[in-house]
Amino acid sequence: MKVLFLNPQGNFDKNDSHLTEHPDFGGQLIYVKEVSKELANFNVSVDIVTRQIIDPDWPEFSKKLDYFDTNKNPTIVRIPFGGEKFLNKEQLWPYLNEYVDNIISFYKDQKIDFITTHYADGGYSGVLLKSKLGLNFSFTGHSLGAQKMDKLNVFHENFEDLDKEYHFSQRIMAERLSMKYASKIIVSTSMERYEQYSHPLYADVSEVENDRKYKVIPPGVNTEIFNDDLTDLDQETVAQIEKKLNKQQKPFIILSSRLDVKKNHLSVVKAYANSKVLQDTANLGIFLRGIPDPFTDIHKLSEKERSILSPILEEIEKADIKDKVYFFDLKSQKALATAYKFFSKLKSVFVLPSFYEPFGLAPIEAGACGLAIVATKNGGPSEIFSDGSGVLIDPEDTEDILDGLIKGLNNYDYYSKKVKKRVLENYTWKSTARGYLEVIEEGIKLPKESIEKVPSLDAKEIIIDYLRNKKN
Ligand SMILES: O=c1ccn([C@@H]2O[C@H](COP(=O)(O)OP(=O)(O)O[C@H]3O[C@H](CO)[C@@H](O)[C@H](O)[C@H]3O)[C@@H](O)[C@H]2O)c(=O)[nH]1
Ligand SMILES: O=P(O)(O)OC[C@H]1O[C@](O)(CO)[C@@H](O)[C@@H]1O
Repeated sequence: MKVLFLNPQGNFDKNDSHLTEHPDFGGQLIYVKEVSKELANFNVSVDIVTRQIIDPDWPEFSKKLDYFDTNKNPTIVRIPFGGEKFLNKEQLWPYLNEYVDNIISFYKDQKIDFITTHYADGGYSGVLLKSKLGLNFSFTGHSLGAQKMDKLNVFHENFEDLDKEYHFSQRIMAERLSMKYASKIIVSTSMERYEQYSHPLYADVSEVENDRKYKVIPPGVNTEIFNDDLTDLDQETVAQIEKKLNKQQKPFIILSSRLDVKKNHLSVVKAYANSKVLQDTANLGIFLRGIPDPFTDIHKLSEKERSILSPILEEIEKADIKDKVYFFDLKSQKALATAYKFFSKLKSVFVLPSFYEPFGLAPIEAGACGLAIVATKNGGPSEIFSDGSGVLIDPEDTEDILDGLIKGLNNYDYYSKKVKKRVLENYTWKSTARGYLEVIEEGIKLPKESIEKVPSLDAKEIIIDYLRNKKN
């Protein structure tokens, strides 16, 4: 059985190169890699179909065929489209027709049984393939544009400007078409289905009440990497941390996300900077892959990443807490897990203060390593920690963030034990792959259906109408 995973953005290689160093390299890539690898263990032939990049700044992604390991299944298939240079995900929209045409020619002599699609750009590519070949596909959103747009405070007055940067009109139309034409919509939690897909910008196409349309498949944690085995540590990382800490034994508050507005790092830095109690109780640890010393490296960053990092650095300098805030550059998930375990020995807390988090792989990974978890109540964490195994906070309320962090630190043993049990019982990539296998086996049996004409990628009218009503 041949199954394609369409993931035009970001890219894949055996070293997870650039992971979290760029906004397009995050949890979705881990998710697609781990599910594909587990599906391959069920003897499914999986191709992750992404983009060929021939660019000296991105040397890892030029080979047309690549692999994670010697099993050579999954195969990473890199299709040329949109020229050779690296492009941010927001710049890919005009080239997805070329992506799909080149997929069709690449697979002309191969039988494709089913297609899974990821994020709006993958979903739209699935719609185009269905219109040309009649193939059924599943859609996994990973993150939907409407929630991101709402949290960025987009109004109809500033929509045109923000649309130039975020391309919401193309992204939201792509999401709408993906929901309409997918044979299955895969969500990570049931709240994602009922809360995210029932958004006014999707409600007329997402059929939220149709049980046949949706399947809840929780993501997993790679427990070979993320576990509480304190003998399985990356020694280079331990040395890096010990050198910086210089025998410090205080607990830590850990922030580790991509530098993205929605991750809302600043809210925690502000809460910490304004609380003597927190500063006396714990240090603050910020993990920024590829940025060893932010105060000196900031000028090397993109304008968008600089705009996120500089207010954080200003807050630290203004509060004169440079001696309490530590930055770590962790080059792999193995190094990340070692850091989590090191700080769990100091009875530390992991915090995810996102304005909106569709699911959140980072908190369940950190929980598997024994950290107590404090996470946004907006999105997936509200379901993941609905059993009380983590502390849920309002990411826009500094007092609530402060109380949540104190609660996590003061009850470390209780939360650390409870979250490990919660994660290991509910979140494994093997069970995620089993869920995908059920979707694939059901999808293969469905009749082929063609789509007459795929509408153009433009939801501007619908969005401006929504924004006007939202304001009234
Ligand atoms: O220093 C770091 C920090 C993070 N990570 C990894 O980066 C990933 C982050 O994933 P996640 O916490 O899920 O956040 P996003 O990158 O924003 O992922 C998007 O896609 C995910 C998969 O669908 C969803 O869980 C998220 O909600 C969605 O925003 C994790 O696997 C981490 O292990 C690193 O490797 N190094
Ligand atoms: O922040 P956005 O634009 O909603 O997208 C989430 C991004 O995070 C990722 O995990 C990066 O891999 C992808 O889902 C996506 O590029």
